[in-house]
Amino acid sequence: MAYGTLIKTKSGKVFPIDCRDWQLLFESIPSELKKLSSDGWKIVIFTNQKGIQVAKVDRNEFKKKIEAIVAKLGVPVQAFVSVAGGRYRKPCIGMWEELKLRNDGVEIQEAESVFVGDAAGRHKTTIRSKKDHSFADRFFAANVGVPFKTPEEFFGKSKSEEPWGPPVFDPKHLFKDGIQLLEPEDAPLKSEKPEIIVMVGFPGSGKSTIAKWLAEQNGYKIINRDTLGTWQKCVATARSHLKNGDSLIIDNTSPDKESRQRYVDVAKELGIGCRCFVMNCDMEQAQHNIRFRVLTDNTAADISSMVLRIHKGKYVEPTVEEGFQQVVRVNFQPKFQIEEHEKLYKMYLID
Ligand SMILES: Nc1ncnc2c1ncn2[C@@H]1O[C@H](COP(=O)(O)OP(=O)(O)OP(=O)(O)O)[C@@H](O)[C@H]1O
Repeated sequence: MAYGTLIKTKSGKVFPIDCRDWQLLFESIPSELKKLSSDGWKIVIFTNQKGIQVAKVDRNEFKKKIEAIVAKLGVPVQAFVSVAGGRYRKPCIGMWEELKLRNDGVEIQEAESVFVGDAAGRHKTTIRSKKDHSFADRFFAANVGVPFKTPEEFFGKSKSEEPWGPPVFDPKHLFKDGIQLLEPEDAPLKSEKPEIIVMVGFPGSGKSTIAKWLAEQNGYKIINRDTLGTWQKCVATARSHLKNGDSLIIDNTSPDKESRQRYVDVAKELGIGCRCFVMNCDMEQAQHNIRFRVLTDNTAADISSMVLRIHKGKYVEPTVEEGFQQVVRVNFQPKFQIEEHEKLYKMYLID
């Protein structure tokens, strides 16, 4: 059963069977909202409705549903409906930014406002038969900087704070002082002699970012399967760069020994060094990075969590026994050219 914020389904199903399948979550909600409204509060609904974009929910029927709910509440309400993914979908704050633009010039006092939502990451408890399906509402409020309450807390049905969390990934934890880029600390970023660096990490783990640093600062050539198409072309291009005396960075996910061995063998054959750089980035951080990339680069493709799970399933920890001179761990060292991007990266982007 979905718990809902203002309404719940009449059918008892998680998703409503049609746009008439709703009832108030609590009978007291209209009178409580009327009191707030007459005390000068503005009431705004923010709702994620991706079903509209994928045509599971009819846009006009949904509009009628919102109008019927607002009529039942009996107070003026402004509603924002996010119909797709991207920056308007909670926990991203696009809908809040729209509110600020459409608030008749009245400045919003975030800290004095309250955001009430049921996607709150709550635990399964004796009164709650299932845990919440997401944290989207709690994280939206945190991203905006508005205090948060669950409907049960706000409408007085729960006397104490409902247990929730912890978040699967909190980007703020990555922003600590004194984190070394490479482990061991004395591992050089650049080798004095020509070498191959084989990167290993989830899609979105930051491999291309490191590869770009090495290319720009130290002239390393980048080999990337997404650009070249096949591993055979990657190996052939690698050989031709090495013959010119260049160092290389292999910017592929390389989760298994087989994909790494090709480059270890080429290095051996040509008598040069080969190191492995493993991104210190778990699946949740990679998901966050992918969301960040999609939000900041409109040419970037979204990568599904299934692709990430496939990488995880194939992953074999690299070792020096595979033929590497050294296996180096690469830590996330945040670097942003644009202040807005740093602000966005610090927000909760996955729920
Ligand atoms: N050190 C960093 N500081 C700031 N942002 C970063 C950093 N590392 C990665 N990112 C951001 O995370 C996102 C993913 O990084 P990147 O594209 O480098 O990953 P990748 O491992 O090469 O992904 P893929 O395998 O899908 O190509 C990008 O938007 C990038 O800007």
